[in-house]
Amino acid sequence: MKNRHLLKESIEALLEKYPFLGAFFEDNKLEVEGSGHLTFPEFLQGFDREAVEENAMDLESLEEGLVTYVEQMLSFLGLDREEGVWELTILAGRDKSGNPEGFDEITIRRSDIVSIVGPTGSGKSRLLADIEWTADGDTPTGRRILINGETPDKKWRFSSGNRLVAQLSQNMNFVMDLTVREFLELHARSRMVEDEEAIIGKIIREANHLAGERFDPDTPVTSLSGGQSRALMIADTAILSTSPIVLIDEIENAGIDRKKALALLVGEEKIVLMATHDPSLALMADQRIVIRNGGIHKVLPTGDAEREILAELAEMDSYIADMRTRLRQGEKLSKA
Ligand SMILES: Nc1ncnc2c1ncn2[C@@H]1O[C@H](COP(=O)(O)OP(=O)(O)OP(=O)(O)O)[C@@H](O)[C@H]1O
Repeated sequence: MKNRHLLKESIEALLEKYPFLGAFFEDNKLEVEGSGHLTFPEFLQGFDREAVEENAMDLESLEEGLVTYVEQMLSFLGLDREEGVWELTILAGRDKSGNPEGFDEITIRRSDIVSIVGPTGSGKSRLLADIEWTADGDTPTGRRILINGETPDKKWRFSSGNRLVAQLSQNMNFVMDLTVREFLELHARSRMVEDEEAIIGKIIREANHLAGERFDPDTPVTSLSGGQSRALMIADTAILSTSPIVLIDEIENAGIDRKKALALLVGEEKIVLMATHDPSLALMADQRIVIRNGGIHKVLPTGDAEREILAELAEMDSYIADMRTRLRQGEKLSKA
């Protein structure tokens, strides 16, 4: 199922994009009203076992059914032309000592989040660079990158407008003397989007949703705080960039809600890879690539036990964030 990513989107978002899904829910007697915020699998999990048995529901085939339904409808409506990039594959190369890497191939699909962990200097950024360059055995690691299962066209390496990869780096320094609105207008125009106003409004709304302190469209970009400019770049990349792959070299914790940032990118169906030293961020991914001595040592899925730890880490993070705010406001700290 190439459009498996549909199962990670909220029902609300699906209905907005594919209004014809209303008929699918009706035909299957699924009352989705009031459950728009859930993904389809989450919605199905809400049924108790009795109801499932009574109505002879096959939950797994319903999930597949939804994906197939969307695919067939899009094809029927002639809307399935170029779906672009739906998966990225990494083929093994060698580590710094020349030994083969500990895997054969890794495939990452749209709306998947993969984190990259490993000691300093182990080769995390090198892996991101291999992907950006669509390595073809021609980088120090000897890795190869496939797009949709094939060796990609070299045009991706040099095209400036329609890039395969968007990079989000730690330092977003704006040098232009523009307001947020003017900056986004420039970008929207270069992309020739149809409803510029609506898109710009959406980006600012989403960015404010991610940033701790709000800013408005008339704020000069040069006076945005670090957190605000990161939030703006993430929202801009998610909503306006056509790049299907987003590479992140660590999202700093200060001033931005990283969980929401990842949810925004995933909701826009990006393939997200991020190198990180932060345990919370590493565990927010669906799977993580462990790098050792320049090679991919193993690939681990984030299991249920780890998700429980993630919840604990989130509590600790919010404790730290709270202390940070209070320190910033000049308070003297005391234990609760
Ligand atoms: N498989 C490899 N073969 C040869 N050289 C490699 C390999 N992997 C990484 N390197 C080189 O090792 C150096 C360190 O790698 P890199 O900068 O990617 O580390 P990092 O994990 O991102 O470090 P940090 O956590 O400090 O950001 C780079 O010069 C990189 O090109």
